[in-house]
Amino acid sequence: MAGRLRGAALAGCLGLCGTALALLAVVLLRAYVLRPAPGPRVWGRRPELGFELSARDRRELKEALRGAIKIQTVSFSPDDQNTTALAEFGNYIKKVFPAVFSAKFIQHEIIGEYSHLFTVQGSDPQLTPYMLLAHMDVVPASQEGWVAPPFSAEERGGFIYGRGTMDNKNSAIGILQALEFLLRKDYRLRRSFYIGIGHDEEIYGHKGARKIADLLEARGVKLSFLLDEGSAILDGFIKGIKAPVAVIGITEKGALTVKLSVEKEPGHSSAPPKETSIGILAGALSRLEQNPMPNMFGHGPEIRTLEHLASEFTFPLNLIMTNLWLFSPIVSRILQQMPSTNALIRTTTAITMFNAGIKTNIIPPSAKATVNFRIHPSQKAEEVLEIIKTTIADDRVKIDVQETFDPNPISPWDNQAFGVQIFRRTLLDVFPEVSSVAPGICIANTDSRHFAKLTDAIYLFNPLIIKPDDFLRIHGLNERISVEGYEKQVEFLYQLIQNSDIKKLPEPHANSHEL
Ligand SMILES: CC/C=C\C/C=C\C/C=C\C/C=C\C/C=C\C/C=C\CCC(=O)O
Ligand SMILES: N[C@@H](Cc1ccccc1)C(=O)O
Ligand SMILES: [Zn+2]
Ligand SMILES: [Zn+2]
Repeated sequence: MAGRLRGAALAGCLGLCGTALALLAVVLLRAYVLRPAPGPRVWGRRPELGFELSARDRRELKEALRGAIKIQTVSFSPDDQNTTALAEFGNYIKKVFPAVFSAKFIQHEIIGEYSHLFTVQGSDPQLTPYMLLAHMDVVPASQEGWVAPPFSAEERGGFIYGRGTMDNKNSAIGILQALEFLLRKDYRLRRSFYIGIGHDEEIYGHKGARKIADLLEARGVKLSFLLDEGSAILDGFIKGIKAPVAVIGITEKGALTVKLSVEKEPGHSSAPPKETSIGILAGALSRLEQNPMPNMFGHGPEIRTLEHLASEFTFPLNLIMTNLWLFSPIVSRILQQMPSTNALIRTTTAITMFNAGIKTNIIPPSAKATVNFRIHPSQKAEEVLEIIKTTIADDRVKIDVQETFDPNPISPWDNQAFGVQIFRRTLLDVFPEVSSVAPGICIANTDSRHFAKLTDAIYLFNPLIIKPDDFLRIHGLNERISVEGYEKQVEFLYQLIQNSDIKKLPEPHANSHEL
């Protein structure tokens, strides 16, 4: 009996070991024999004009950004903006970029009172134009907690501090600066392009970007690609990757902002009801926080990001990333741990506003809160709203949708994707230390979604090296950009404009360089 048992145990063990060995063999085979094909190749041509800055250029470039940071273009709420500052910004760019404003082949239009549209006419009308997008408005900043006041643009230790240094005056001013430099060197543009600078991106962009998009659509414009803010060259976000990697957003999350409110009869606090409006609302909010939206890892482009970066990981993480079919449960658990990576794999829930109460001895007549959800690419707003209702499960809580839209479609990412190849080429020129270029998700929202009818090739990327610490500064305290980082951003844009002037992408076999 015992012998038979032992025999069965042995057989079972052998079976298990066999399965484990087989799995291991598959993992190794996939990792080392069936490695994912290397990324597409890029061509070898260099831009015509190099980016050499004189001491004077350097000073000018820095001061142009600093001056823009000092203009307090704050968007407080959908109907509250600092319009004086928005107008001042318009005058300011006219003053600092004289070549852009005087070139005969550049048309400048003011849209929605404060936004800017530049149409830069290239010499070859056969080439499909592209678009560079940015915004000039910023979110409010507290006066406390900054090492230098948020609109001082003070320079400290090689950094310029201020609201908008990363989000997004660096792009708005950087694009114009790159063009200004090119014009001064008499660079003759071949491919036409548009520059859009929105004035209300932080409050959904209905008056700025939306109107620019409508106008271009009415003119029958189609774009070969559009580049906006939204992702960056990431350094230290992912454990196990040493080198900085360029993650280019190929979609952005959807958004759903809801206002929750509870109304109750006011009265004397000496004889309170069992629950007040505040207690009821707090309970609902707590349920939302305690029950995060489902983990959708594997259902959106986040998996492609990891697969692209697989070879960047150190052993044994490289094995894990090339075999997500097996290891995705572990990886998704790891990604959940950090807020910025958690945001890649699920619809996020952020309670952002809470208002209630009148006086210490009055039962509060109403309590209100705002909850901001960012929707994972695999979900729809409607689906998220249903989950919210079942999680709150309390009819006394009124739910009003303030603003909502579904995630953007996924932009192309292949050898024929013109924009992607231009970004690769330009990254290779300007950031040789960047070892990989991968598609990813923009976890926040941008003005670019308004342009979906003009192109299916929308990319979200800031040519800026960002560390996790920098990410916290965006909408937070001590937002800053290094002077060197900003110079590199302008250099990237300067080369991007030149690289885009290529007629069409070279055939894959004719390439000389690989990234
Ligand atoms: C597997 C990939 C790993 C990690 C990626 C994780 C998180 C991404 C983190 C940071 C993204 C980097 C830069 C963000 C830059 C700007 C903010 C983007 C949009 C802002 C929209 C706005 O508020 O105006
Ligand atoms: N771009 C801003 C403002 C915004 C919020 C939500 C939707 C659209 C725009 C953000 O992502 O926070
Ligand atoms: Zn922004
Ligand atoms: Zn922002």
